[in-house]
Amino acid sequence: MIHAHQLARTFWVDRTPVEAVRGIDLDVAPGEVVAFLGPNGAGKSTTLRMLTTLLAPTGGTAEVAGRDIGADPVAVRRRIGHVGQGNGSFDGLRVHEELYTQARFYGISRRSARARSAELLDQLQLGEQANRDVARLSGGQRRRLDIAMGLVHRPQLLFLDEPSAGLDPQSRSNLWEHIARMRAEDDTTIFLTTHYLDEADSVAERVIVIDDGRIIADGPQDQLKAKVSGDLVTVELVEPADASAAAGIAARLPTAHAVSADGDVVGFRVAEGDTATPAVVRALDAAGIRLRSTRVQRPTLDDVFLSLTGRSLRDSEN
Ligand SMILES: Nc1ncnc2c1ncn2[C@@H]1O[C@H](COP(=O)(O)OP(=O)(O)OP(=O)(O)O)[C@@H](O)[C@H]1O
Repeated sequence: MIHAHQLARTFWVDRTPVEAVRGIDLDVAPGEVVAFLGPNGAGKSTTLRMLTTLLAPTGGTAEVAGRDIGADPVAVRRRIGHVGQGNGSFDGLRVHEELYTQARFYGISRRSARARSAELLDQLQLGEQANRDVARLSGGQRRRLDIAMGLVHRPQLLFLDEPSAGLDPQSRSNLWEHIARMRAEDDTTIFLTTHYLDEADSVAERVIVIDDGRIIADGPQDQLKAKVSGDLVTVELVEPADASAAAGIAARLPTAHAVSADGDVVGFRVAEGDTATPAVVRALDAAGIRLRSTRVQRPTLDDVFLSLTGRSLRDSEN
């Protein structure tokens, strides 16, 4: 559905090149839900703008929904839906009029446009708001309308740029329920960006991480977590004085890394925390080191990012 080869974009600012995207390769299969993640300024929007034909690349090629973005941008646009960060709306229109106008804009007949609008209003639970002025919608309702606008022409591929930005947790979770349902029904391919890593983790089947214009990780999140980061095991000791000896024992476990000792707590990362923990408990016991508790935490996407770059994706957002 998306095939990009060495896609690149350089901006020139005061005669200085800004390499926003530095030759990325991307392959997204039909029906996949992919979260595209990275810190501020990593190149996410620039990539999205190129793939949706809003911005010309300065290098490389891409085929999106079966058409070349450079040679056939109009065909690409007809086949994709794009929900940007702040979608414009036609002032003074009611909700159903806005959807109908969008459908007509795509060349859909009057009758089909009416039917499609009604169907989407129903699917996105906006039926009660159909006659409301768009300006009077809540944030969550507005975002659902944006999604409906992106889906009006039944695109095979939907680009969602920060779909849940600015929404409260309840509206966010509603929004994702809607997206999941629509996806299950229509098998739409979804390529989304989000700053909420927990959201990316639960919604997507695969994550692609971009940093400084380059793709630094790409795969199903479980695979990335196991490969890149590993489980975090923390062991609480009875005697803080044993911490450095305990850390030394932990460091000898196969695959153990990122070993730390802080007061009476020793932490380390390991490929399989559940099997490593009994081994470390036995070894500590044999060394006469007494424990208070052990804990295994699965890695988060942020841990993956931290392992890859040495920075937290969360920190970079602040
Ligand atoms: N029109 C432009 N002119 C000059 N530089 C630009 C332009 N657009 C983007 N850039 C630069 O390109 C880099 C990538 O920006 P981009 O907006 O793609 O990042 P992003 O990952 O989407 O960030 P954010 O999460 O903040 O939206 C940044 O250094 C940005 O300053």
